[in-house]
Amino acid sequence: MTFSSSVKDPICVTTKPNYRPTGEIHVIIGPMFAGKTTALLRRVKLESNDGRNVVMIKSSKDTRYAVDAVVTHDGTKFPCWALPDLSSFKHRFGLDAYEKVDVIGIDEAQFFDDLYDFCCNAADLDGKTVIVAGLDGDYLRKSFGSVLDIIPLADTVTKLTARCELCNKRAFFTFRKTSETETELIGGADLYMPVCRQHYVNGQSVNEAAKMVLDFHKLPSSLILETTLVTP
Ligand SMILES: Nc1ncnc2c1ncn2[C@@H]1O[C@H](COP(=O)(O)OP(=O)(O)O)[C@@H](O)[C@H]1O
Ligand SMILES: Cc1cn([C@H]2C[C@H](O)[C@@H](COP(=O)(O)O)O2)c(=O)[nH]c1=O
Repeated sequence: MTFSSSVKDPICVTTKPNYRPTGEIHVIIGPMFAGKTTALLRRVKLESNDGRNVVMIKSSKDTRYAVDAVVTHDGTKFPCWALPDLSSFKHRFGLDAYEKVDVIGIDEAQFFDDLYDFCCNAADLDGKTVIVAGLDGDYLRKSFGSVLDIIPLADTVTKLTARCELCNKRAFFTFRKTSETETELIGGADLYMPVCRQHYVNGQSVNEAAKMVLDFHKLPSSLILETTLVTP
């Protein structure tokens, strides 16, 4: 069978390819306080310094430090769009403005349910470079939102680590210091701390034992104390 480029062939005429260059997807994951937002801002600023047109998006669920800026835990800021979802971005931003954008940064990616479709379309069809930062796991070390779903789409994946707040070893996990059990709970060092594997396991088992005792005595689980974690 031969493939002909003859103009008589209606398929060849109607499916003339669009040669817009495809984009890229880079994913930055890790526990809280690992420097994900810092790394995202660094990469977006480098792109901007190279003359590329950049825009930053974060979830409107997390407005801890600012409504209209991505802010790291140590105070570095970058203006952004705070949105409830990604699918509304093109229209809110404006189609003409979107056309001119080269690089899209996304922070707090775990809160966007439509992350996969947005990244796929932006990179594959619209030729954008998408740089995504988010938590791969929640406080129970379960996959958080759609962050892990976009790994097969990614050009690069960077997993960062923090420092364990209890022993200063490398921290891979985020420990929730309170007894709330909902997956999404906005907060910073008031509610969470980065921990190594040993202190994560110690903390979870101390929490579970404390909960059983409190349940037995019909006391509120808010009495579980963070200090129990210090047990070696
Ligand atoms: N336990 C902590 N509490 C507050 N700030 C911290 C803590 N551990 C690290 N930091 C600071 O946070 C910075 C990383 O912030 P950020 O980039 O916002 O992290 P991430 O986005 O991964 O949560 C670190 O460079 C450090 O200065
Ligand atoms: C572990 C965990 C975190 N969250 C929230 C807490 C913060 O608002 C963000 C993470 O912010 P960071 O930039 O990575 O520091 O997510 C949550 O809702 N549920 C969790 O289990």
